[in-house]
Amino acid sequence: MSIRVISDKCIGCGICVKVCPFDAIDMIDKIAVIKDNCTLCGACVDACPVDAIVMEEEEVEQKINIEDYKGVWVFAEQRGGEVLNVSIELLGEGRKIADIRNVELTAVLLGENLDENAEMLVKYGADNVIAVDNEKLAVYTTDAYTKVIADLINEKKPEIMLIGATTIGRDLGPRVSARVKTGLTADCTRLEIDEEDGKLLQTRPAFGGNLMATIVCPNHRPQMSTVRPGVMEKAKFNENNVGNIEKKEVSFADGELKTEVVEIVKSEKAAVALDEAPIIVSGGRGLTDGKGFELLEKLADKLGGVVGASRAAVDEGWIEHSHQVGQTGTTVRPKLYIAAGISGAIQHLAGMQSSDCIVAINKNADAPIFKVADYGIVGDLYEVIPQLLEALDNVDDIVQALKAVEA
Ligand SMILES: Cc1cc2nc3c(=O)[nH]c(=O)nc-3n(C[C@H](O)[C@H](O)[C@H](O)COP(=O)(O)OP(=O)(O)OC[C@H]3O[C@@H](n4cnc5c(N)ncnc54)[C@H](O)[C@@H]3O)c2cc1C
Repeated sequence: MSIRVISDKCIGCGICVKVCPFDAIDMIDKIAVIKDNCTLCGACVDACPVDAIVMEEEEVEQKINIEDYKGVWVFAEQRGGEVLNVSIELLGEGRKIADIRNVELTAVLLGENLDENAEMLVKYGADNVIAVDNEKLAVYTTDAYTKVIADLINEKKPEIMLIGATTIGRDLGPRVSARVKTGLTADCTRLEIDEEDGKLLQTRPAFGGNLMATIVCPNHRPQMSTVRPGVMEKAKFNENNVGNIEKKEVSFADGELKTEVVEIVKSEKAAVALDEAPIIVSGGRGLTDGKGFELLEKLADKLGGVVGASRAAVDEGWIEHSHQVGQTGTTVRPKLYIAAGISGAIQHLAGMQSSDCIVAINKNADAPIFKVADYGIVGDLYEVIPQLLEALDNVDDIVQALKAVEA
């Protein structure tokens, strides 16, 4: 980008003022001064008799030395004092990346009373934990968390920073990346290290999930990604792991934080924890109306699971969005995923195909869901599910009978 500069050669002759077609130069104390409406047309440069007006390339950004940036950082997100599963998943992925890069893995933990969770992050494989304990960080606010993490990045210069693509992570990640002038790949589902140049290859669905885009951040650091919950494997807990816990003090100037959490009001309806559930029974448009979810709830209750849904069912208004599985819903990997009346569109599969065992119930034998299913039942879900419930009741009866015999 170019800017116009008046050098100290200016003799105050005023020719530039006269030739400027946009009235963009003033004479102040016999020196030419360029105004904001300058269009960089060049008329003044050509007319100046003493070459006092020049075009210069603006130094838009400070060049960084990429070699100064080392280590993999994971933002350890907490809710109500509990570290989220996604942060443990990122520690698992971060460990792999740190080992390939031969660098340390650091968890960044912000909040209040952090000792227990800091210890736990070490047991989950963090070499270092940076624990920033401050009452103003007890509950997430965008401005406080952005400032603290951006300041830490500027001070310690990590090479890679991973954040869970949760509601908070999706708010925090872009702000931090803008503050530290780097890029961010949002909503990644795969991370790898380029064998040739060591860059982070950040892969995410693009164009409505129809292709996977792999994105790199070649000239800026850290390389930042938000990562979908449920897609990476959790780090293993090891009681014998040791690491360094650094307690960091921060303070905020009066008026520096523009938001304050006055009260937290919990939703009356318990939110469904899809990403934590071991068993999910999901329904789609094939239910034909919202009442069908009552049947799915019975099955989910019987199995000790929760109810999920396709986007079509959510769009129909049959169930809340918090139940949606898929690209624009939650990514899940339960032990058992039952898909009833769901066709298996790519955007739905993106959110559930890593489940340990998939059972599909669909009356169309050619439905794409059967391609990913471990067990497929071709039939009307309103006939199949009652039979399943009956069979499970029979199993219960048998278990009870066996217990009675044993007693
Ligand atoms: C950018 C983008 C993001 C998206 N994100 C998501 C997402 O996060 N999650 C998601 O799910 N979708 C998402 N979608 C929508 C997705 O493309 C599909 O439209 C949607 O998943 C279809 O839902 P469905 O399978 O319930 O409905 P349908 O595709 O209409 O399938 C209904 C199925 O039910 C079967 N059926 C009908 N009656 C019965 C019966 N009585 N018994 C048994 N089977 C029966 C039919 O054979 C059919 O296979 C997204 C789309 C876009 C473009």
